Amino acid sequence: MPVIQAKNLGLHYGEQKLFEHANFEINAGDFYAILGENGTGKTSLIRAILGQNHQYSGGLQVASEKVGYVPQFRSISRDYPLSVREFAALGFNHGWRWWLKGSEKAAIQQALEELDLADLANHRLGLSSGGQKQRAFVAQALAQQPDLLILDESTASLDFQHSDEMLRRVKELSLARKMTVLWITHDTSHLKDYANHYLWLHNQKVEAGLIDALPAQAASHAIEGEVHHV
Ligand SMILES: Nc1ncnc2c1ncn2[C@@H]1O[C@H](COP(=O)(O)OP(=O)(O)OP(=O)(O)O)[C@@H](O)[C@H]1O
Repeated sequence: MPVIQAKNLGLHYGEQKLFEHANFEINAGDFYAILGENGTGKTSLIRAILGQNHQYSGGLQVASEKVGYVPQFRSISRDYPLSVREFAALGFNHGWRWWLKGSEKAAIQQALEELDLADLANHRLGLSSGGQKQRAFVAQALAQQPDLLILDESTASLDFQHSDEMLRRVKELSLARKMTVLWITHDTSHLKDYANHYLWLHNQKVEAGLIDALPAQAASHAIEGEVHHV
């Protein structure tokens, strides 16, 4: 059974149609790059997959036990009081239990190490760099050991080395644990090193395919999108 299945999916806000007649199946362990110019509906599609956006038509089925979602970068002010480790632990919010189990502490430590944040674990997140903050968001999601990880432009402010390390680690986890990955990105320069499939939003359509068959136009569109972000 696919993790995500879209059948004749359409997304619209009132009169504004983002796309229609989208059909795709995403299977466990697939690593998808989600491409498209600004405003084509990538985040809106992700929000529909997360159950946060019901303004769609057609069928959308999601069979995931635990989703790790790293939203588009949100600012964290200098006076934000939590340490990097405390921030990475925020997903373990059980309401009635405020302490962490040994297995949860171990998962947090592992995620911090995977994102090269172990040395910064006790630093205040508010005083960390933009790239370190961004990696802390991914560590928080990975600490939950999700079966579906969604990265919304999570590599946008990282230097190549940290972006590459993060994506390679995510890919390893994807292969080892059959974790499915949806990675929204405008940087198409190294797509094939990580992703094996793509979804390309353009002309009010969603095109799906193998990354090796990515149309050149999809890569150039994505790069144009990046220009708007700078
Ligand atoms: N809740 C909403 N209500 C109405 N319109 C919305 C809503 N959310 C997004 N939109 C509009 O839908 C369009 C698609 O937005 P969305 O954020 O999904 O695009 P995107 O492909 O993720 O863009 P970007 O690459 O800039 O992040 C935009 O025109 C946006 O203004």
